[in-house]
Amino acid sequence: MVFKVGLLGLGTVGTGTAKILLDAAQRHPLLQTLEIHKVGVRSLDKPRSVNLPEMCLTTDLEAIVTDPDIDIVVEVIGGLEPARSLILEAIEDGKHVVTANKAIISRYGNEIAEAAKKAGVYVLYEAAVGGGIPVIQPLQQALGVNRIDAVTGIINGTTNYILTRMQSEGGDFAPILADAQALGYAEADPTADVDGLDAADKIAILASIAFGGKIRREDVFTEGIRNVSASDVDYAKTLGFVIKLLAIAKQNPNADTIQLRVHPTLVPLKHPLASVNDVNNAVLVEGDPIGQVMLYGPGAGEGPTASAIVSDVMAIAATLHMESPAEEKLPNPLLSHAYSDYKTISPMEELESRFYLRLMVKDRPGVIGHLGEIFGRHHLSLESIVQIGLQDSLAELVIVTHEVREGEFQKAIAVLKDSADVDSIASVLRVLG
Ligand SMILES: NC(=O)C1=CN([C@@H]2O[C@H](COP(=O)(O)OP(=O)(O)OC[C@H]3O[C@@H](n4cnc5c(N)ncnc54)[C@H](OP(=O)(O)O)[C@@H]3O)[C@@H](O)[C@H]2O)C=CC1
Ligand SMILES: N[C@@H](CC=O)C(=O)O
Ligand code: NA
Repeated sequence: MVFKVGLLGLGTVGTGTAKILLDAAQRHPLLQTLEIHKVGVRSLDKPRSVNLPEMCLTTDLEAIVTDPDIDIVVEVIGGLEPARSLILEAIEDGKHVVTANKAIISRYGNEIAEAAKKAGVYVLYEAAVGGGIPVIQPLQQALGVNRIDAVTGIINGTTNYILTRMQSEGGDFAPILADAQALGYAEADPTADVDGLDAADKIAILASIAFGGKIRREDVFTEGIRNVSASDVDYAKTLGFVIKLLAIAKQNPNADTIQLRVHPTLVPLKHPLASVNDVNNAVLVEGDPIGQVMLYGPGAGEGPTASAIVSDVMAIAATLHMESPAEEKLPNPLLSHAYSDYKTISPMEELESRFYLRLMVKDRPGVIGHLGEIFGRHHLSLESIVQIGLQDSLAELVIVTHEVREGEFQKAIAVLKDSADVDSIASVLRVLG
């Protein structure tokens, strides 16, 4: 069974989406059931970094959303029109839709949901919030059993990238914004990022799911980062804070109202959101009974956003797969799995890692030299060696090695244990990285 995808847009996100769909090997088997049928663009002459059959490309987007061969339409052209009309036409034509368009979902999400319900199709938008981080689906499903108290997020990659670089380099935001645009993070009009409008779109979407009600987009209090200067970043640092553009949706205690706001905020350095840097996003969900859960990862860019798009396409393919005519009722392929082959696991002794080693050695001349010889014989080079203290007639040594094969390291340890210079090996731990 093959399900056909009509892709509207082949910019940053569209290109990433096409790359995944054209290279299905070693991904979820459902991806092998998906085929790009048509791709809609504005210009046929633009050089593209993905190889598509020439016949695929068209400037006639209407023809894609009404093409009877297409099962799923992916909208990644951005902006309000013609994107909204194309989505509604695709729905009316009985097609499932996947979109990354938070500007549309936050403003017209209810209209679109009603049309989708009427037509019996799905409209999914995981890529619209948090880029590649699964946020929408966890909030709707895995976290849906909780009563949500608050959703606090860093949900604009461009501004987080700008603020992080202002913090580390001490510069102003204009030239850094140009880099964010070149990296494909910013909106077509980056005002949406800098002035907090994009984050406001996203928190409106999250609040609607978390608190189970419609949100009027204009109700989100919105302040961007335009007035955050290099001095503010410096003073905040001196006071033990980092400045982040936070989007907050919060249940007011003992009231049937919520807070909904986006603004630059001084975040204490020890807060989990303080270490979310560069283009990364994070959404901290607080609920009952789960407590705090933080979803973290890349919030923008070609690959991450495409990952979210294709995950939605795959979820739709799973439902199409179950509906497809078959003698037996098919289980949902996303909820069931069975593998025929075992994976081969590398033997531990072949792995390479760094090691931390604490040992008690005799406090006498020449000991370090003897240990060095043993390490050298086993191709084990040391990153650091520190003598921590002296207990009775024993010296405590702490050693961190460079990368070494586990097998060689274990042989060196066996020799060390038998060495007359070594009293005991107090601990051996592996070092990450
Ligand atoms: N970039 C990112 O990291 C993220 C983006 N998003 C959202 O994804 C969407 C797409 O963003 P992005 O890929 O960055 O945008 P780009 O500007 O890179 O790409 C837009 C694509 O749509 C095509 N297009 C635009 N308008 C039309 C039109 N009227 N008719 C035909 N084709 C059109 C363009 O054609 P052509 O190539 O011929 O110019 C281009 O291929 C937006 O809604 C954005 O908010 C969401 C999460 C992250
Ligand atoms: N411009 C947006 C793109 C992803 O949603 C951002 O910077 O986060
Ligand atoms: Na996401």
